[in-house]
Amino acid sequence: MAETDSPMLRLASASPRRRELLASIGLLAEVRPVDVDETPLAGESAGAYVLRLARRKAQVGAVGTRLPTLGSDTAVVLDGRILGKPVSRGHAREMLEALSGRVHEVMTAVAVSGPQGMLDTCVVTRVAMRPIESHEIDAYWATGEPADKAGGYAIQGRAAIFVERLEGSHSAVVGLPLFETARLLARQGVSCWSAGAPS
Ligand SMILES: Cc1cn([C@H]2C[C@H](O)[C@@H](COP(=O)(O)OP(=O)(O)OP(=O)(O)O)O2)c(=O)[nH]c1=O
Repeated sequence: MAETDSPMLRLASASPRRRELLASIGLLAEVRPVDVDETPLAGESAGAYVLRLARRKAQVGAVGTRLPTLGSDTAVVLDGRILGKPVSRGHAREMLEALSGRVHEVMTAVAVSGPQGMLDTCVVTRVAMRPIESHEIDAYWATGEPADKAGGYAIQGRAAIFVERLEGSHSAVVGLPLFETARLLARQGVSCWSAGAPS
């Protein structure tokens, strides 16, 4: 196998968006999803929650490899409340009705375990949505997009037409803040400019 085909990091995530975002900045990842308990702790803030999960995913995912390992977690937060992923059509409707015409926050934490230990960061993005019509919520559900997405929407898909303004990181809303991720990875010896594995 050519050196350029060697993974540069391990990605402890089942999210195809995260793998694609890393690939978009030249980072080839070995994908190893992990299963961690995503129940929030009593009284835990949304920021503390996503950071804890990102660290946990990186820690569990790093077992058995010398590659730096990245874990991440994204939460959609409205009035301090985490919305999670919709479990049904009705749940997705409730979420989009709540987000309609409002500003909410998307919190994405990234943690990278590697030679420098565990490094992490949390990026908060403010997203303003225009009012969403009831028939649009039905039509949107029918696209299949909301099902596996925090908050029941995908900004990289059809929900882009609901997003009036965004302050922060677009890539963080999709699943990985690329600016901050590249910085964390560089500190762990993974460069976006080197085609092969880190030395
Ligand atoms: C708000 C929003 C979320 N999402 C996605 C990003 C994440 O994949 C998902 C949030 O769930 P996460 O629990 O962060 O990630 P995941 O379950 O998909 O993958 P893993 O835990 O294995 O890393 O929602 C979008 O794709 N677009 C959006 O606009």
